Amino acid sequence: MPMEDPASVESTSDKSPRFFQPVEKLDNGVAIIRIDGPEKMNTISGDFRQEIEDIWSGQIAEDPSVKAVVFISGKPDNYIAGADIRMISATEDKADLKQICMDGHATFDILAKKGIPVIAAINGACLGGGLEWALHCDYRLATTSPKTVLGLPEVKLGLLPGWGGTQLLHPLVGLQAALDMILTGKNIRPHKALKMGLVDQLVDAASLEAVAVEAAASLADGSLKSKRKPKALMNKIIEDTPMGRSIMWKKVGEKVAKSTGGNYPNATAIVDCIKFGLSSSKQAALEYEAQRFSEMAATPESESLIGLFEGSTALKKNRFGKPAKKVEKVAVLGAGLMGAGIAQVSAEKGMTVLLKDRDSASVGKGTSYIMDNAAAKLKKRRMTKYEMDTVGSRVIPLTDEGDLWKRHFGSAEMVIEAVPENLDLKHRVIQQAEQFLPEDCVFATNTSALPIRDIAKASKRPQNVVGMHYFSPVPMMPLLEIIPHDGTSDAAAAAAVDVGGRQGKTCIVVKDVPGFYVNRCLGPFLVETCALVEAGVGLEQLDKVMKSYGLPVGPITLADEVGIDIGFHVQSFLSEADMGVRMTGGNVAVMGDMVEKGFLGRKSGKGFYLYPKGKKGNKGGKELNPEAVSLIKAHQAAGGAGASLANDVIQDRMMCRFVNEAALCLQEGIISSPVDGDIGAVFGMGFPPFRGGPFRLLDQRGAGAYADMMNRLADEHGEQFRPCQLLMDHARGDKKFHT
Ligand SMILES: C/C=C/C(=O)SCCNC(=O)CCNC(=O)[C@H](O)C(C)(C)COP(=O)(O)OP(=O)(O)OC[C@H]1O[C@@H](n2cnc3c(N)ncnc32)[C@H](O)[C@@H]1OP(=O)(O)O
Repeated sequence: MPMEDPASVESTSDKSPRFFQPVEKLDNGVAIIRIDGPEKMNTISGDFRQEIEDIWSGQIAEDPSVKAVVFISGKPDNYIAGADIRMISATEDKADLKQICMDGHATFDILAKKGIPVIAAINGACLGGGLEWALHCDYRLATTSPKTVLGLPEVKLGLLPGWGGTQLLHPLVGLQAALDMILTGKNIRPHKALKMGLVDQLVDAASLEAVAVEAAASLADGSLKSKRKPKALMNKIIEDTPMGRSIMWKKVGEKVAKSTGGNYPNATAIVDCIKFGLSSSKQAALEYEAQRFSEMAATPESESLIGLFEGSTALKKNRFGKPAKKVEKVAVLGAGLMGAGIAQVSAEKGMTVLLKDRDSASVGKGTSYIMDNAAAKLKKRRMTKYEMDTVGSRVIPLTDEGDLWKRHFGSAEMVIEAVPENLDLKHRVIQQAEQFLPEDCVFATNTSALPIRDIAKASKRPQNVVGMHYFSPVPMMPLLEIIPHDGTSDAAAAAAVDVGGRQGKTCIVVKDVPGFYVNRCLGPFLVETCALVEAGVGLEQLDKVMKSYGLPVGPITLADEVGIDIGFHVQSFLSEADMGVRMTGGNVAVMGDMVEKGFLGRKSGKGFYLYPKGKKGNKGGKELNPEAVSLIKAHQAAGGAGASLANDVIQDRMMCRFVNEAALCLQEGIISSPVDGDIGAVFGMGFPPFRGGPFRLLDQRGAGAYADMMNRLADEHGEQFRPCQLLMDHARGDKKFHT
């Protein structure tokens, strides 16, 4: 039975054009078809396909005057952003997606049947099914606009390219480059796309249409031929000889196993599709790809990853509304690691930054950090020299010495304070800055522990004070917690969310409670780390078991990376806060002992692991610090049973402490939705993306089964494992958090 494409159900009766502008037929035989869907982004759905099939059969197929067709976008900043992801999520029986993929091929076949050149004239995002659309075309032009990116990001959704991407890309760019593109989902910028043979020609955005029409006419009259890029000799040996190929596949297998830890089945399916296609007919390969696409769409991993895409897209909207004034000039107080990172991401996104610290030496460290990072990007070609110089010129270094900073502060629109975590110091810097700041200047404070309302007490204008909790290292970490205190105005919160978003961060709004959201959930998780270590679980074993669960690093390495002193400070602070029994079960005193000995983690060369100084800075992290091990021994119970605990028990014990705290945060309104909770956990703590976050995990394992597991642990080990009320409420009847 033919299936219905769910996204198209509503509008099938509406026959007026929605996805394409009227066809423009030129005297030279070139027809221009402008893709211009009803939403901001062009995406491909059943309606989209139906409409182009109708246009083609009604206006192109039978018209002998049409000798070539140019597909160009009517949007200013996107070509096609892929298949409509909502269509994929809304398809209840994912097996139906095989037919949706095959329907796409039927459309491509209709377009190919006339046998005339079809050209993709690409400006803006050309991703997923959008790039597959372009791959089905005979010739591709792309603009050099910074908005133009090409890629197959389906892998990030737990999927694979289902409209021929696994079959059509490698003949153009080679097997290795295609595998790299499809397995990473990375965006390819125009110059790289030309170099690798993904596009045939680059053009300035203003000339795209004219050049595409000319190319189309020349392809039609035979004066222009689309040429494949010749393969380098080494690539020929690797990709086209039996021995080279067998080595290549071995390496690919190893790389996939290492990068996915066996947790992303779609990566293996992608390799299968490409391999299958190399020894099958095109039709069989496309069918196989469509089949595997539908299988991957049915996996919980894909559900989780699509949930994260939808969640992070939803969080791009500012819940406090668009700020009345766009912040262009931001003052950053404190040029340490956090302050310099905040200054960097602000300057990179076009803001003028007043970077202030005590003296020239301190502020100089901050500017060097920014310029060193820019130089590293330049080296990796992720930044041009011009962009690097522009970033540098946007950062104005200021010190307490003299009056210069006072004059500059008179025009600041937002301050982001990132001085050390000391309430008196924070009070002093607010009071000092406020003497010179405009009345309406928002004062954001970056803290991971101090209550925002306490910081705001020193302000003359507490309504302007808002928390912005960045994660370290700021340029790398995607999450930002925005924390309004009870008196923060919506205008100040709106400005904070807007600036955070423009700095490239995904912002979640969190209540002003100890630890906010992410650190609050990490508290019980790290206490459980101590509990397991005390019970005799080895440090390396714990790291290994939690990494295999999907965390980017195990909890022991995490503590070393964050800094044992910082971890101890936050843990002690949370232990004294309002979390009661949930911060019990393990003793964090061992961290205190380590701080006393100066074992602060990577930054001091010794933590739980050793980090001997190498030529390129502190390496290591592989060998345990014997002195830390003997300190820990003093805290371990004799004959602890930890060493014999099964991996899944360790994982459940660790993770349920985090998950329960997340549920309690939702129960208490600390976060406002499961989406915020999932995004916060994945982007802030590294909760395994394929598990989708604590709330998706609960939905997938079933709240009932999860609560039972926790209750069993509570009966055995103590009340710290008892599930919170909201989790119990969901357990009754296995109610889902994500509906
Ligand atoms: C067989 C084929 C399978 C596939 O093709 S699977 C899909 C593969 N494609 C992708 O994964 C691309 C997904 N989209 C993006 O990564 C980003 O978007 C862009 C880079 C294209 C643009 O980013 P930005 O400029 O920041 O815009 P924004 O806020 O992310 O998106 C604007 C609106 O466009 C919707 N949207 C974007 N791509 C898709 C899509 N592929 N399917 C459905 N909707 C999409 C968003 O959700 C949002 O919508 P709202 O304005 O309502 O919040």
